[in-house]
Amino acid sequence: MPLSTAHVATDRPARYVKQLISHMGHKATAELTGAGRGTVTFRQGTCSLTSTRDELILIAAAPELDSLAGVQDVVTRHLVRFATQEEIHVEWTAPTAGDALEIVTPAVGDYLLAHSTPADQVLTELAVATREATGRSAGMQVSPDEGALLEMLVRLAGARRAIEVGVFTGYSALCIARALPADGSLLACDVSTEWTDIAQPFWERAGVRERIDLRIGPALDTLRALPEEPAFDFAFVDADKDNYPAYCEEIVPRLVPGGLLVLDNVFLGGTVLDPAFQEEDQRAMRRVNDALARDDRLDCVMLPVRDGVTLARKR
Ligand SMILES: C[S@@+](CC[C@H](N)C(=O)[O-])C[C@H]1O[C@@H](n2cnc3c(N)ncnc32)[C@H](O)[C@@H]1O
Repeated sequence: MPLSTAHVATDRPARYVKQLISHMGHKATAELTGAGRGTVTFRQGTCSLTSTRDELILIAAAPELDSLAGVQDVVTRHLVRFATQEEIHVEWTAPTAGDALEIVTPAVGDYLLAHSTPADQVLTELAVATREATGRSAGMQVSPDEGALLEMLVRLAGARRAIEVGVFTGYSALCIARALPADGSLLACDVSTEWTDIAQPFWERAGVRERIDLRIGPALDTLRALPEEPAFDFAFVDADKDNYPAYCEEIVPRLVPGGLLVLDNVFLGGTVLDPAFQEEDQRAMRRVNDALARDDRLDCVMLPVRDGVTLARKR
């Protein structure tokens, strides 16, 4: 489904969101989805509206290029009409396919890999063993640059107790565990022994086996069985996407103030931006992305790293 965005510089972004939602509610389905955010669903497509400090961000989507142009036109005309006190310019990007979002071009991806600390021997061999043992599923593994980012975040946070939801063959767990102090611990949750068995010899070789407490079973059960008190400094969520909202609900109260929650795949290949995708995974990811951004227990930043990474720090 084609998508197009417009970043409109303005002093009144939140006010325009309210005006557009209230006015368009007469002819379309229009709702406020949070502070300074809303969505309008027309017959020919949708437009999501987000206000930042000095911008109104519009994302239009429609099944065809013609209908996309119709959505852009109606939103632009109304916005310009509401802007009686300032001159605003609405410039839409060329349409792109929402389900094939390429955030980083391959050349840039190669360049940034070449200029980040490379994966060491153990991680490299773990990646090879994962490809050999799991075939196409190996794509679930975090990339070397994301692994290096996790390791750096754990060190920067000075984390001692960490949780991981979604271990697979243990690459990200290894990155997290080795950034913990010698007496630190990583509670690692997964449902599969077939995949986590591959991890064990590599954790052993990296000298972090003792720090990792692997729990096999649905991660929600494992999390809910933990005392509901702030005890963890770091959490990484990279498992079944439909459970992301529930994972965050369980993890946030268990983070200490200053603790960091990291979520992987928050773009779901670009499909979260495209209202044509309405599977449970996409709906859950949109819910969690919206909820974290307006959760007043957290400071939140979404990064265009690989498939999208959100960092949420507990206040
Ligand atoms: C994307 S992979 C994790 C990749 C891993 N972080 C890495 O870097 O290699 C997702 C993992 O989540 C696990 N998983 C799926 N549903 C789960 C659930 N309900 N509870 C716990 N783990 C689950 C899968 O078995 C799989 O190993």
